[in-house]
Amino acid sequence: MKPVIALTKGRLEKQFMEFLQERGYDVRPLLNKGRKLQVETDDFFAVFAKGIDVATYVEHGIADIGIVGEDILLECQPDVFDLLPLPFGKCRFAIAGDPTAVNPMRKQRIATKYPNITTKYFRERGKSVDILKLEGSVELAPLLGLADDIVDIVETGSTLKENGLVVKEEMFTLSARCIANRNSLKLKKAILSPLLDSFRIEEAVI
Ligand SMILES: Nc1ncnc2c1ncn2[C@@H]1O[C@H](COP(=O)(O)OP(=O)(O)OP(=O)(O)O)[C@@H](O)[C@H]1O
Ligand SMILES: O=P(O)(O)OC[C@H]1O[C@H](OP(=O)(O)OP(=O)(O)O)[C@H](O)[C@@H]1O
Repeated sequence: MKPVIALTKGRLEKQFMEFLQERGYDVRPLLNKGRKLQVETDDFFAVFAKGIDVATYVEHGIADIGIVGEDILLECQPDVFDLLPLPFGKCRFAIAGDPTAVNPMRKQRIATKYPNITTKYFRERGKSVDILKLEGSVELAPLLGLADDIVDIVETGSTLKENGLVVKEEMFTLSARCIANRNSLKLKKAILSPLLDSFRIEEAVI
């Protein structure tokens, strides 16, 4: 029996392939998958899904382990075992906005794809803000006057720069994480251990 790994499509996909290759896995079936969403390799079955769905497949035990951004775990709090950080998908959360904007006389409006992370962050600092949930292109919100500032992921800073926005406050850093189904960890230890051992990184990864 082979373990089932749920992989986040998109950004993390390529970086995870490189990570596997560095560890000696034959990733050709994954690289040649075309539009297929399920692929078998010599070592595991892989399924490809959006980050939040990766967490759902792992939570329900359809996948034994998952590769997902820490942002998904923090925002959605799935009932999974958060096993270990991975040395890719590194970025940070920040509050950003228009450097020339003056402080509003009303409550600050924050646009974000991450309302739970944002609520928690401001609540812990005793600050009351209005949060507007967007699904993407969050940088537009302060440019068009929908919000004063945004809470979003920043990696290179290019998106902010090209839209005339700046980081106003660094929040915290994040990376991709390896998650596991709680039962799989107990019941399928023998088949999961070799894979998980090979994912462990001796040196500090973040
Ligand atoms: N600019 C970035 N740099 C590095 N990692 C990022 C960046 N943006 C997102 N990530 C990480 O990669 C994961 C997948 O991001 P990706 O943009 O591929 O999917 P998404 O955020 O679900 O967007 P989409 O809806 O376009 O699929 C995120 O959950 C996050 O952990
Ligand atoms: O600092 P950078 O390297 O520019 O990366 C940051 C951008 O990447 C992500 O957006 P994504 O490309 O996932 O698009 P989205 O706005 O549709 O979420 C994030 O939401 C920022 O917009």
